[in-house]
Amino acid sequence: MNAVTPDRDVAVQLDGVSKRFGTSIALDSAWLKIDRGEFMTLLGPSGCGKTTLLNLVAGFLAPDDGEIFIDGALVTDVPTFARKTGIVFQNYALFPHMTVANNVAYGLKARGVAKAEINTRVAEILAMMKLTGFEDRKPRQLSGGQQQRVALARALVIRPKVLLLDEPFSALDKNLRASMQVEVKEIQRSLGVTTIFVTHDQSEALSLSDRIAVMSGGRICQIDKPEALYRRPADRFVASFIGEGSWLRATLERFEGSNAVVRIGKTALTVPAGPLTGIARGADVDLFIRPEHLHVSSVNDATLDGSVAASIYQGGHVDLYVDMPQVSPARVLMRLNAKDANGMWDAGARIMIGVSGNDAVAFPPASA
Ligand SMILES: Nc1ncnc2c1ncn2[C@@H]1O[C@H](COP(=O)(O)OP(=O)(O)OP(=O)(O)O)[C@@H](O)[C@H]1O
Repeated sequence: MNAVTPDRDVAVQLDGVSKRFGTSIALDSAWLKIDRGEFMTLLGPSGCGKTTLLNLVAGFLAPDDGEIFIDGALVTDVPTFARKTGIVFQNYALFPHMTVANNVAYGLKARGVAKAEINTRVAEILAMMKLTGFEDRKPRQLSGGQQQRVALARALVIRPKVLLLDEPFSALDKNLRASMQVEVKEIQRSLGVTTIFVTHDQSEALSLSDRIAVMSGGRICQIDKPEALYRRPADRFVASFIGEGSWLRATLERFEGSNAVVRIGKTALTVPAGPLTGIARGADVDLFIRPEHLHVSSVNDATLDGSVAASIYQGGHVDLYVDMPQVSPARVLMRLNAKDANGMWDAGARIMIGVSGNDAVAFPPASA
């Protein structure tokens, strides 16, 4: 479907964009709008189509269907260099024979910018990236983090309308990765540059993004703010892919406006009705509960009881895997503050569990 309806208020717009390789569909009718200055992450498992979507925005690939707009202008047939996108690849892709300064200046030279202006802009961006003094080095004379900064400087120096980041932290060790994440986020915010970030790492996505598009099998499953994705996943895939949780069988009691009331043991919970559309009252549903929404309860108000299968100390918290013979599937994960757990819940201990508030979500059973 080709809908030529640019929204002039958004930085990037995909209208029904699809991409096939032979008979396999890498991207299946993607609809996406990214606001100016927004940090949008494409998150999903390997092969779900993240890089394909990024390459379509960059112009490295042409869509089979649909249209792409940048800043309200149709760019579907515009070549890469004229789209004003800056891209940072997983392996940085720096020119090995060029100095840092020449790597960064490359995009400006290619666009015919005057020499004096090139010098000023390169110096400015290198200062921002804390690379002043490294101008004459070659990439091989830099650490991984410094190479990463050069790649970012090269992408930003052209003042792109959209910054495209394809797993830019994956080659860095854990500590450097964390500090680069903070730096990139700060720079992105201070420049206000619209950013599309590709990752399969959900914690990276949750911590950096304004919004996240979760992808699976070439489809965008849900686009939302990190907290909304975590609290209100729209389908079973998003629920399982983001964070952790347990699936428990419950019963649908009734609908109340946009909510549904479901019962598990003695506890009635109000959950979003959306995923349960078409399910009959009294039917089984699958309840998805985050580990922190289960708590130790007393016999009187317990929803579930079980025995601790494993207790795993994690520093600030303790993860308890609890077996429950009366529900199916029979094992849940609960997370207790380490000082609350206080060594009380060794394997084999009997434990009564309550479900907190209305933080669960319910879906039709997997077989429905
Ligand atoms: N040039 C190509 N030719 C044929 N198939 C391709 C090509 N590029 C991608 N694909 C296929 O399209 C699908 C989506 O690939 P894509 O690289 O977009 O996934 P991804 O989510 O970025 O994965 P990863 O996280 O592993 O990079 C995959 O099944 C992949 O094998």
